[in-house]
Amino acid sequence: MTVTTADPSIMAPAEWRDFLALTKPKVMRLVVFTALCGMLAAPVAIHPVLGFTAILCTALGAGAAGALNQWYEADLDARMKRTASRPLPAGRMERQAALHFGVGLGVFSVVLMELAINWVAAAILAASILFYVLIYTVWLKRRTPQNIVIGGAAGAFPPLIGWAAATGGLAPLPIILFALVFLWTPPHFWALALFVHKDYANAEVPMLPVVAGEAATRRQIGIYTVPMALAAIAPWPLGLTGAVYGIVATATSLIFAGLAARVAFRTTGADDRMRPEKRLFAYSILYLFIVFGALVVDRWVG
Ligand code: HEM
Ligand SMILES: CC(C)=CCC/C(C)=C/CC/C(C)=C/COP(=O)(O)OP(=O)(O)O
Repeated sequence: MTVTTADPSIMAPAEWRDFLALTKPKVMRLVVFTALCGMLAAPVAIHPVLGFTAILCTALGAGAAGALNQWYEADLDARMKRTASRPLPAGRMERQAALHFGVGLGVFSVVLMELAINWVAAAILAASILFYVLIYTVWLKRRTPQNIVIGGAAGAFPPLIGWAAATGGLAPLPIILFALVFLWTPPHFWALALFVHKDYANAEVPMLPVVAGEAATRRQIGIYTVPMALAAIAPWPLGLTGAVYGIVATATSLIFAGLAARVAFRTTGADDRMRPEKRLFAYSILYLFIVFGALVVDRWVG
């Protein structure tokens, strides 16, 4: 792997901001939120101090995964406009520092989860870190356009982590939440990939729009949205949640389906500003916040 960063011998020490950037804090907010909601939706109330510790471990583990991802793909990040100013490609940090930070944080988060919470939550946390780093980043990302479909499972584990932290086990509801995030990831990512595909093409990453083209990507967004919406709504008819969740999940999923249909059934010209794609991407994030938030509200009012 060729990495273009500044000469480490003339590099100023990385600041805390650079270490924070390694953890991908913006993306990880939603990851941590889904873990928190998985925990609060569980039928067993966890002691607040333990609950806080479990969420902290999840955040640290997710941050570690982000750092190891950036350690491994510094060369790729250097070739994309969106990622070129990250600490490693911009030459503000030595690669070894990122590796030590990522491994240290990852081990610490899993060990603390095992000691303070339980082994089930610790094992799922370890699996999500390893899945994101080894299966997605190292193995699949540069090899197949199905990278995010399979690799996306890593981001679907956090609701299971939250639930397992509270209960010590798993149940049908967190497994449906896993399916929801798993099926949500392709429309979330491919909406963005449609309007940044040049970046991925330049970096030679085989994302779907680069390999299969725009039309196929639009079709796949439409296809994944249907089971995603069904997974979001399913807990209500299955009697796993109440009507508050059911109504919110149905309404927000219908909006998602409407925005996805607009993207799926559209063709674009060279000077297209990709507004529907940008709208779907932005809404995908809001959607998951609302659906998971509704789960907790439903539990409280129910
Ligand atoms: C393999 C799966 C995924 C891929 C490839 C992916 C990719 C991306 C990319 C490229 C961005 C653009 C923002 C950036 O510059 O970092 C982004 C944004 C975002 N993603 Fe994902 N994502 C995935 C899964 C997830 C998951 C599972 C979650 C949370 C449950 C998530 C939450 C977010 C959020 C909250 C943002 C907006 C960040 C901001 O405010 O700038 N993503 N995603
Ligand atoms: C608890 C735990 C370990 C959670 C992990 C959560 C997880 C896997 C989130 C995936 C979200 C993410 C940062 C995708 C970016 O893909 P990318 O790396 O291809 O994006 P980039 O081009 O911005 O680097």
